Amino acid sequence: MSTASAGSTVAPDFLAPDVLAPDFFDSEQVITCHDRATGLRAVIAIDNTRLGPGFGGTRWRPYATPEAAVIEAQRLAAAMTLKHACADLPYGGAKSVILADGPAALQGDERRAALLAFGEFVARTNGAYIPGVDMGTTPTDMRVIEERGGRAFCDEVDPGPYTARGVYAAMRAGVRHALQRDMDGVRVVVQGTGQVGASLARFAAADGAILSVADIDGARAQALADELGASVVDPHEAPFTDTDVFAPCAVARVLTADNASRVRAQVVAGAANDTLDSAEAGEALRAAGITVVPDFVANAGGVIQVHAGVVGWDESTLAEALEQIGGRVDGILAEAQERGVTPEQTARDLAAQRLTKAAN
Ligand SMILES: NC(=O)c1ccc[n+]([C@@H]2O[C@H](COP(=O)([O-])OP(=O)(O)OC[C@H]3O[C@@H](n4cnc5c(N)ncnc54)[C@H](O)[C@@H]3O)[C@@H](O)[C@H]2O)c1
Repeated sequence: MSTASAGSTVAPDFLAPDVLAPDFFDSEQVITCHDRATGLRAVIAIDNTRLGPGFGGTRWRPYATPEAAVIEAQRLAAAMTLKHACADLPYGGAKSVILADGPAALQGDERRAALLAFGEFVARTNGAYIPGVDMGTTPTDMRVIEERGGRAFCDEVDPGPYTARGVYAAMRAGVRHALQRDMDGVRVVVQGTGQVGASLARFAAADGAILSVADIDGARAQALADELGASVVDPHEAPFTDTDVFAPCAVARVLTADNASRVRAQVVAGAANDTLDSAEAGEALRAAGITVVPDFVANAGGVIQVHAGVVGWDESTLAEALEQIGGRVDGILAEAQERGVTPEQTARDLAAQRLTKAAN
């Protein structure tokens, strides 16, 4: 998440609380936070701490209802558990959301006061929850949160570029698997031209891919298109464009059981968390012969970079770990094909094995 986009309008997404609500008790702990002095309302969801402290970004955006915010926090926290387990990282899964009152992000003293209040709630978890950046928050915000004594990650480096490198390794693996080719001449549609989407588009363009880009911020999409010689497509039609690869890099749950039949891409590989609204969506896409790279495997580059900082890896060790995402995707796609199940199911099974092993 770039600082520049912290103040941008956030689009409505596809959250439908009645359909998507997880069991409230799926998470280890869900904390609703209300600071009366600043009006801050936030949710911290700690999904699973079997592998380590719950780490996951803080998303700051408007929600249609408080319930939608709780559901989003729980779903994204569960995805973090899977992400860390698949990437073999010593963290649990967690996530937090701060409920914005309107589309314009708080700035200046008001923003700082809200973040300090949030930092107090983070500190109260006594290390069980470690925030990081996500849509609507920045490394500067993490440093403010830490002033209340809790720990935060991503307080110096924005993980976005590292996430993009990992997603690109995952995309190449998806294309190898489904199309048996490299990226030269492959048509790619990137939905969301923010921090990750723009870097991803640049990587693909540099390897000869033919790019189309989409963003609800039309000027941002156009600027990237001009830079890359790409075309611009409607942000809401992006998932259904006639293309080889669709890369969701914006909001969650853009692919659903209802709209899966409209997807024309042969490969789906992107950064957005929680891209599929349900297992049924994944099954429908598999039945249609579409290779969907699990988002929580593809977008682990950012958390890998965070871990590299914690344990002191040098740049080449980090670069190798980011490239390994591609190898992991190769293995997951091959196994899924052999078993006749979705790649997401295969990756979930891999995560479950690691979690079970950690418990023994
Ligand atoms: N930044 C990371 O390290 C990281 C790590 C893992 C996952 N992700 C996920 O990747 C996605 C992108 O992250 P980012 O850091 O690039 O965020 P960002 O805020 O920098 O960019 C998101 C972009 O998407 C656009 N957008 C919003 N709604 C849209 C819509 N409906 N259609 C098209 N465009 C839309 C925004 O205008 C913005 O340009 C998010 O879902 C995020 O959770 C990011």
